[in-house]
Amino acid sequence: MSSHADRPSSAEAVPLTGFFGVFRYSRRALELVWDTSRSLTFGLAVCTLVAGVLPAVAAWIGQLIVDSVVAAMEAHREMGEAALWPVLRYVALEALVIALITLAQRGLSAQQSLLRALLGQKVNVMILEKAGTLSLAQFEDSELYDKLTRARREASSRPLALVNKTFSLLQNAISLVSFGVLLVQFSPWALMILVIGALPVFVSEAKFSGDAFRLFRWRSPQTRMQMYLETVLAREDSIKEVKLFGLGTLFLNRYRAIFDALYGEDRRLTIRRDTWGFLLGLLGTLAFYGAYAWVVIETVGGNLTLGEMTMYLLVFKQGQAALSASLTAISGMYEDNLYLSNLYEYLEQPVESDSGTLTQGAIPGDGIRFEHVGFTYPGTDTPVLHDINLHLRPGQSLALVGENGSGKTTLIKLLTRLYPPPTGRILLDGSELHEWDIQTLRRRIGVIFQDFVRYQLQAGENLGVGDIDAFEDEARWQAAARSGLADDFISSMSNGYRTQLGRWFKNGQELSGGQWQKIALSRAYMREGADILVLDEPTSSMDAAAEAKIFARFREHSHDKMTILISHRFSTVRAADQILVIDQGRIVEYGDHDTLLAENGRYAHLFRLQAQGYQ
Ligand SMILES: Nc1ncnc2c1ncn2[C@@H]1O[C@H](COP(=O)(O)OP(=O)(O)OP(=O)(O)O)[C@@H](O)[C@H]1O
Repeated sequence: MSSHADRPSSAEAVPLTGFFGVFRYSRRALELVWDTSRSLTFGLAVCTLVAGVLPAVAAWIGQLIVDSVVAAMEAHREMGEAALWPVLRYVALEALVIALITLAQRGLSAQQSLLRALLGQKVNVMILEKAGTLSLAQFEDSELYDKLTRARREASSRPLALVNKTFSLLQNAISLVSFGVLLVQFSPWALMILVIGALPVFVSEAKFSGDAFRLFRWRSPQTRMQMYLETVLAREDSIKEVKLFGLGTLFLNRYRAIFDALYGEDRRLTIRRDTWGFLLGLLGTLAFYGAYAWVVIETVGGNLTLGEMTMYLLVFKQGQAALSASLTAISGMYEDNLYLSNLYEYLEQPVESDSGTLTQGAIPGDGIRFEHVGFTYPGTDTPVLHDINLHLRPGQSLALVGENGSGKTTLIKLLTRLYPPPTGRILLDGSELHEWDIQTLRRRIGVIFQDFVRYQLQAGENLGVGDIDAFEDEARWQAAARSGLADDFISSMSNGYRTQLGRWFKNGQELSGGQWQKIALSRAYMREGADILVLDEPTSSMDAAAEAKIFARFREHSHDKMTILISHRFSTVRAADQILVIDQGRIVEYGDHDTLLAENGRYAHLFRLQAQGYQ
């Protein structure tokens, strides 16, 4: 649970103060909608205007109807007959106006639903395109990741909801102004009373909306934890452990506790908000009915016609309705604002530009060099690599050995430029990594990480992702699968390379851990152009026979390449040209197998320990 220290000071975190804060993102939402479809936005605006102005026009025609009826009745009394057309034309006109209002409302809802689909797609694409430009460090930043997930979840509904509410507010404001125009003819004072009466409830609604906005933002970590618990409790990949360890009740209780805490705050805010809303709203209603009584008195006194009274009656009733619709719009807007603030913070996240242009190094054939490389993960204080120096030439193999958490994978992440340049220098063919054109660099590296991805795609496509130029190339799939020892089991599946893998989709075939690893290994072999092969524990789930075969293949395949291998199995490590023993981010031993054994240090100790285990 978050402490008070996490609570952002309202001024700096959310400059959403005062009445206009509610409109903070309306302009941006409108721009977004405008960019999505100009014609639909324009149509929306026209319909809003029409639906806003016409009710006042209808009220005014109502007055004309009543007055002309009264006049016609008098004429009828005096002359025994009266022309009907002067009255009926107003009735026809009002029917027309009402038809137009209905048309405008239909137009609004039709255009809104079209825009919703277009906008959802547009925002989702924007979010995903941005995701492609983020660095790994940014993905690992929990706040940013949270923004990304929240942005995606409500991409299709929020921006349009905000625009709709802004428009609805506008429409009601137009109605209110046009009612005001009618009312001011009765008395400017009456209008003033109404405005003053309605103001407090608007201000309080805006204030509480702002409070709710801040509350929602501040407690985002708890909401995130709640979502995480939902995922753990209801996803196939975690349900095994949840069941076997009996975690269901524990997690569900935590889930409930978070809800209870959040609900308490919600409840306090809702009660305060609605109590004030009611009391101040009462003030507005009193003002309305005060003015209404005044109109009645004036009519009885003969200062207003019956038609005028009817019109004012309608104006008061509809004015009241427009007012409460505006309040509803305002109070719903804070959530939409919350969403959009999140979306824009995510979209405006600065990204590092990949400015490198080299497609060839200064010393071609020099290989990989690490010079005094140190590294600390962003957002942490403890360095995980210190003063790493190494040189790997084409045709050589390097094995990294070390305890869990010693920094082996981190070293690979630096080599593949997943993190920005650390202290020291990493060079490929004599040029620093950041000088290289990123595409060229990535094409030269074939890597499988421990946590490789199990794509819920066809078996062949799972290999094809290793080289997008050959994504659909069946012959290449097969060649890669043969090198990675995946060919046999893929061919034996019902649809061969076209078999859907994983359990997410219909007829998906789940694989064993070792089979998945063979798929990942074959994926690395897809990258034919790569001359740097990096395998991070590629065989940890494989049986001993498969492992031996894999490495025999690997040696055949890699004679002119640079290969880097991370493994806890010394049987595979011992064949490497160079072995690097890392301990707590430092290189403690460096040499080939025989040299290191002769040194009788940590490597020799670990090697013997494992050898004993196998006896
Ligand atoms: N994304 C990250 N952010 C912060 N710290 C990290 C991150 N990834 C790893 N670390 C820390 O960096 C250290 C080195 O991790 P690394 O994954 O490089 O170890 P490793 O040697 O590959 O371990 P293993 O043998 O278990 O795979 C560990 O202490 C780990 O806690």
